Amino acid sequence: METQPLLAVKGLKKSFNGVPALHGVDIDVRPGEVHGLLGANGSGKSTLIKILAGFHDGDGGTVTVHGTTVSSPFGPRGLRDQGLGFVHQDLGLAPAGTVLEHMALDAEGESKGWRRVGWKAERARVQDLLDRFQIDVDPDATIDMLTPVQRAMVAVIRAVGGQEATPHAERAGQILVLDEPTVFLPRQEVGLLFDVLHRLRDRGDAVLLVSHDLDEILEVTDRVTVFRNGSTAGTRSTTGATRDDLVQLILGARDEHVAKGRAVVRDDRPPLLAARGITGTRVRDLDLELYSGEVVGLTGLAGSGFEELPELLFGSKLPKQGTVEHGGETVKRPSPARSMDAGVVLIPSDRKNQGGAQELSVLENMSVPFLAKAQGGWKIPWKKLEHQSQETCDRLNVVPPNPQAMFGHLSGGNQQKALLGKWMDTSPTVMLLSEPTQGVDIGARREIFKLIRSAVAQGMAVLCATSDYEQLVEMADRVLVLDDGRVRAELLGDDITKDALASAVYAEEAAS
Ligand SMILES: Nc1ncnc2c1ncn2[C@@H]1O[C@H](COP(=O)(O)OP(=O)(O)OP(=O)(O)O)[C@@H](O)[C@H]1O
Repeated sequence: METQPLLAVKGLKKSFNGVPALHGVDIDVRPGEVHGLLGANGSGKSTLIKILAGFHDGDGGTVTVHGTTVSSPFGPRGLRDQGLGFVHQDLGLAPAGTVLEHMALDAEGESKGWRRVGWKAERARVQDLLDRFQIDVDPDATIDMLTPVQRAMVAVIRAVGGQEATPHAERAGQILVLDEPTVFLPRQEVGLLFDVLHRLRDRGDAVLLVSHDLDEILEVTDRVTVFRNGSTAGTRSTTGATRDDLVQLILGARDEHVAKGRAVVRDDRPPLLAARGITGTRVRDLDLELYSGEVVGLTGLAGSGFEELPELLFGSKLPKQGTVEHGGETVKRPSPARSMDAGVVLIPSDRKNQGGAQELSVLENMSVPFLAKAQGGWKIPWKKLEHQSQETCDRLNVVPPNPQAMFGHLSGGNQQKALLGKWMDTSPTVMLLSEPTQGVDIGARREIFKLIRSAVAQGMAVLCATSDYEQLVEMADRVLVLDDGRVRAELLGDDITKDALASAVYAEEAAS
């Protein structure tokens, strides 16, 4: 017998300024399942979630929770009072607040007028939640004291605590919606978060999980629904499914692996970028040489220093010791301006705060590196810049391919493609990348890898800091594994496999 879904969405539509984002999507989420939601960048996943959360109103279709159709618009609380809880990618936690304060705010926040928080009862409730989900976190710890995965777990039980305080709490089967919660988590710790999700599933709740990570979807979900261009491409069980099955559903085509090809490394010339004895907060006395024609990967456990090195090399973080060389010349005080003069660019992982200006147009964001050069007298040649930015959008398949669109309205993955395109257009000699494909869909990943490989074939050097082993296997000619701020292992060519990387990273942990 078919179980009644906890959540059933049918024919849901949404347009922005007349442009459809959802053409009428269907999805049903059953009790006792972790249900994945997949789709290329801009396929409409966040739009669906924002409608359920009350951030946008849908334009048509029906949404049924526990068999009852909820009339639209849902209002600012979305479907929270029907038993849905939400964890957004930024988690919505304030660094200085304690775990207890966050949870108390949620439970009391909706009451009208003044209310005294019953701290004793609140503390007992929070401790009970932490215990039930086996989360080892001190309720009095402030958010900034927690590890990234602890923060994610707190955001999850905060939403669960909120659900338990709704009018339908006694009814079995709540629905927790998570929008790409693992993007900023160290790979080796995501299992802890998944354990919490499985505990929810085991008590008969449902979890709707948005992710671009196919391995993660195969590992953690029971069924998956795939959106393609604002429509539902299909729903299937993940038992027995392969990556290729999912890729086929996402792209409507088989996956094409890009052959890496042999690197033609020009080590007969001085390295394009080198570090001598560089020391930062984590990185210690590290030497590195980056030659024309190679992609060098950088990985390690969280805190091993691999995340810090690109910023030290670029000069956005000042090294405590050591020197940086551009083409064999020592740079006295590395700074972003000096780096960019030498053709060294950095693409940070935090695209929201460091990468692009959300309130400006795609064109304005893409034009920043060219303004100084393009300016003829007092006039900015916007027509020329728009033409260039249109070409970049088309080449990288940025959706919508409209340079006038507001950057902040682009989906996360499309923002990342636009930023990469912008810096590639400056023809850099060295690109320092930090988690370059976070939140980027499988099709766009391929496009980005292809672009990077062709730029490297023409003489660029790339340093790619990531905890995504698969990306390193596909892209890197050599990989440095950092431990405690130093290079402890180097893998070359065909020796770069997922297993070899994992054992190099964990071997360091075991040895330390
Ligand atoms: N506030 C908005 N104004 C205009 N267009 C929007 C707005 N929000 C989303 N869109 C558009 O709707 C489409 C769907 O975007 P959405 O964010 O739902 O995609 P997504 O599947 O979540 O993508 P990603 O995987 O990159 O996060 C995109 O073309 C996006 O540009």
